[in-house]
Formats: sequence, C-alpha cells, structure tokens
Amino acid sequence: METTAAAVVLASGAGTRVGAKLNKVYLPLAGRRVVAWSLDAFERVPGIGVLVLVIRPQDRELAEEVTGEGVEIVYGGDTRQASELNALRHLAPRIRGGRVDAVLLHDAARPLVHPELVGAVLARTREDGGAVPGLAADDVVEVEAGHLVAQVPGAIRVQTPQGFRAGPLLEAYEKAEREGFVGTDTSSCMERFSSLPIRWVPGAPENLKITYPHDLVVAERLLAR
Ligand SMILES: C[C@](O)(CO)[C@H](O)COP(=O)(O)O
Repeated sequence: METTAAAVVLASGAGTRVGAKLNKVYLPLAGRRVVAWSLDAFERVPGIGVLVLVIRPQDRELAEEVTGEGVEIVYGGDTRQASELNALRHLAPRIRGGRVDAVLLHDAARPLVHPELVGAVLARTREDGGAVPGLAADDVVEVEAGHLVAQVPGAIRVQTPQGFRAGPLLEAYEKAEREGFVGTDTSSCMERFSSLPIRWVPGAPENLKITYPHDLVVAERLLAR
C-alpha cells in the first residue's frame, strides 16, 4: 500500500473585500484564473498524491473549468473551519486506512505559492507533526487605548499551506466540531485540540493572499516576471 500526502485548496469563501462580482479565486490573473495557479503549484510536488478543491456549490461550473481529472471537488461549509472539516471527512477513509499520512491546507487565494515551499512544509510536517510557513514580523507593536506599549518579539505573519499529520488533524477537527470551536486557520484549531508540535517554516514574501484589489495588481506583476 502506497502512502501519500493530500493537499486541500480552500476556495469556498466569498472573498467580498476584493470588490468583484465573481468569487475572487476565479478572477483572471496573468492568463489563468487565480485558483489555477494554486492548484498547479501542488500538482508539481511529487509527494502530493491527492488534490482536493473545496468550493461553493454555486461555483461548480467555474471550478470544473480549472480542474483536471485528478482534482477531487468537495463542497465547503459556512466557515473556514467547516470547509476544512468537510475536506477531512472526504479524506477520512484514506486517512484511517493509512493511505494518506499528511494533509496540507492552502488558501486558493495564495496563487504565488511555490512548489519548493510546499515541499518544505511537507517535509517538516512528516518530521515533526505540524508545519506552518510565516514571515518574521519585526514591526509588530502592541497598542493599548491608542498608545504603543511594547514590541511583540518573535511574531510571525502566518501563511499557507499549513501541514499536519493526517490522523491527529482529523481527530482534532472532529473534537473541535463537538465543542463548537471556529478557528481562523488550521493552526489555530491544532494549537487548541492537538498536542502535535507546530514548527515554523520560513515563508515567502511573494506568497501573498489576494484580499484587496491592489493584491491582484501586485500578483499580476510578480507572475509576469
Ligand atoms: C490562513 C491565513 O492565510 C493566514 O494568513 C488567513 O488567516 C486566511 O484568511 P481568510 O480570511 O480565511 O482567507
């Protein structure tokens, strides 16, 4: 039996801050749709044998336009946490059967992720249990009642893909659902519901998340290089 890693690309948010009528992950970017760039990065990592795209039902046609044969489509839920859980339940038979040993969860809206970063997160996940890419944020300062009070040493700006050993990840998400927890990202749930160590992997400055219109302009320029 061959064991592989799975990647889950999250595309089920509304993405309203970008101000487009279309879900931002299907907007055109340097000749393709945003999400196509993210999927392509994972397809180029040999250790990733399963690729899941989490979508909104109303985006099905668009999703099918950007996915090839190998991409498995799953419907998301009302929150990021619920969408992640749907994807993990979809993978559950393969996780419990030992065919999927690690899962990497990624924002579809981070189209500039590089296969090398995916590979680094996967390697660290397999070695330590959990891995999150991030950029050192040495300009972060705590503010209280409008006053700067202290620098925040050691802070990082968290990115995706975030990787975890598959069994503990599924277990943590099932537990979180029973307790009604809704996290902001995968690591926030794992910090609370799992004892896996979560290691920092240096992220990439260009691995930006498309949130506002200007992010599209920057991403287009970077991809054109
Ligand atoms: C996980 C994340 O990319 C970390 O920067 C970010 O929190 C995702 O935010 P979203 O609003 O769920 O897209």
